[in-house]
Amino acid sequence: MEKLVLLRHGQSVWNLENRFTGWTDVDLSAEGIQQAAHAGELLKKNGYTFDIGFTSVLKRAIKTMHTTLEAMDLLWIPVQKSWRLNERFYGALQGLNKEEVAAQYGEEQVLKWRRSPQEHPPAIDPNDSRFPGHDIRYQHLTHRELPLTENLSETLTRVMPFWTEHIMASIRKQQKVIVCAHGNSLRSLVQYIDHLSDEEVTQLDIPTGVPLVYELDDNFNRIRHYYLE
Ligand SMILES: O=C(O)[C@H](O)COP(=O)(O)O
Repeated sequence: MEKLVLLRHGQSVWNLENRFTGWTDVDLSAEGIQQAAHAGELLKKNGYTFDIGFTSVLKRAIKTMHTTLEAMDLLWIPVQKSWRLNERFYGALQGLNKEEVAAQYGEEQVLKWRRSPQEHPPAIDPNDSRFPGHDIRYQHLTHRELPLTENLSETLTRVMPFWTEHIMASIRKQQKVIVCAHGNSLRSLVQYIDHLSDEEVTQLDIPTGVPLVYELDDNFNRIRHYYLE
């Protein structure tokens, strides 16, 4: 039996301001830093240790990983960053206030954009300054890999190669793994590991800064999962 720990980053400043974030590189709030440190203390208290960490290229996840590992005195372990673990790309919604968007388009539409695996948020134009093609950190991505919008299924499609080639590969080598990522990149992964239907994943919400432990069998089937609280 192998254990895998998934951790959504701590509260960000845009979580606090209730704004659609996606690939926008916003920082952690003071509470977010505390959540990350608390996650590390909890993991340590419960006897967890890690050989390797995986995170996104967004500072709220990178800093959560760092703060969590610091609390565990594990800052020395290798941490690999990948754009594939980034938050779902929220298209033209990025930067907008969730309540204001609900007032304009209705609660039901906003709920679909936020939770339905098939619904696309409105796309951005490649000339928009929010298009990742303008950001040096994504310069190695192909035209097809650079999103204009993304639904949850597409998020899963880009997370999957990283899951197979890096996360699963490390677990196979008996390494203890922590993945620090985002609400929706983790929802897509949980949908895959738990074989959730689109209906079931619509109900799924992952809290910030709370370690989610997966116990997996040799075929990466879930034995059980639980939050450490
Ligand atoms: O990108 C965001 O806005 C958040 O990280 C997750 O947002 P959601 O709860 O609207 O999916």
